[in-house]
Amino acid sequence: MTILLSVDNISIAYQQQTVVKNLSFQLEQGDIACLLGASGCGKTSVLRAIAGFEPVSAGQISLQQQILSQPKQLIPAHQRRCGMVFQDYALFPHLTVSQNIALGLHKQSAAQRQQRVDELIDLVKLSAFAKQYPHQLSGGQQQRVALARALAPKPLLLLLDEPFSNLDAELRESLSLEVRALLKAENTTAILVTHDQHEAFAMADYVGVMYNGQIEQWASPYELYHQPSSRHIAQFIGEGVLVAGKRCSDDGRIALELGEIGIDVCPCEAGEEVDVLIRPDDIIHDDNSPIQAKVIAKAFRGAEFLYTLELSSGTKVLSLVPSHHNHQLGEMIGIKLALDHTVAFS
Ligand SMILES: Nc1ncnc2c1ncn2[C@@H]1O[C@H](COP(=O)(O)OP(=O)(O)OP(=O)(O)O)[C@@H](O)[C@H]1O
Repeated sequence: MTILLSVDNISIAYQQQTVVKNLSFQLEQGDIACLLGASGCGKTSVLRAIAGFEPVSAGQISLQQQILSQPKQLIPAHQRRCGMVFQDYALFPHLTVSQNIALGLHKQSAAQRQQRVDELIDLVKLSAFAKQYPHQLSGGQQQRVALARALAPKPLLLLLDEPFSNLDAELRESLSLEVRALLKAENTTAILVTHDQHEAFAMADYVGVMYNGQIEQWASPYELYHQPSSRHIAQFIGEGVLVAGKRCSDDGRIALELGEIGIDVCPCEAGEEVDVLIRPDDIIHDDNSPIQAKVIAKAFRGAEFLYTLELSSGTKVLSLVPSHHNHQLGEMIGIKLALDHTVAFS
């Protein structure tokens, strides 16, 4: 596969203050990537630089081997063949759904335009709303129109800036899955910017976790969750706690209060201390286990309870337990480790 988008060592600065530093990543045709990070880490600045709204102070951005941005050179946004979907949908209130979608198709004949509009309206499942105005649609429907409008001219790259942040959590997750399916159906390459991990995990093939203007880890959602490359990512992605352990003699095992575990690559020598990442799905409830823990908090999640458990040393861990096991606060329950991957930090 050939690289479609190449972002090479870019820096972005506002009034001499560098907010993105030496950031790089590449996308192949059809990849969906997400820049994920806390507010202010620089993700929107990267997206705006790719769209052509912000210059770069170092490095370069190329699309299909054409340089779009480098210091003192900026191909204007409208010449980049990048579609953009914004947080606030940005639909024209006086135009119908069809007219909004047709906006970017002015260079085509009326018949071609109509065919593409019909195709997209169908794809986003809004055929029944073609003649409605944006104010007559729900937030989720409006965002689907915005997406259809951005996809209509077949952009080389689609940029989505927190597209679901005005929607409620449930709709956000279902719409992110829906949008992923739509992008895959059109084989569109896309970059999503969000601070919501559920959204990132539901939509993206690759996630770049940004911190302080840099990408700390670029990986699939599965790898990020199971093989975070730093303590910061381990704590930022998903739930879990770092539990203190000690490397046993030289057999590569680590002793924890919860029992001994194996590890492939250990960041420390025999006898040294390490912190091991324990996710809520790594601890299972087992009445016959000699390891007992006290329930100190519980959160009902429908199918499961997320229990906060205190071990005899006072260390707190989390455990996801099917919700028909309804334990009371203060109750002692048996638990055991069921670790698939061991992630440890020295
Ligand atoms: N136009 C601007 N002028 C000056 N500083 C800016 C400008 N735009 C962004 N910044 C600063 O750059 C840094 C990164 O901002 P950016 O919007 O890229 O972050 P973000 O990760 O997208 O945050 P959020 O999720 O809050 O939108 C922030 O410190 C911000 O204050």
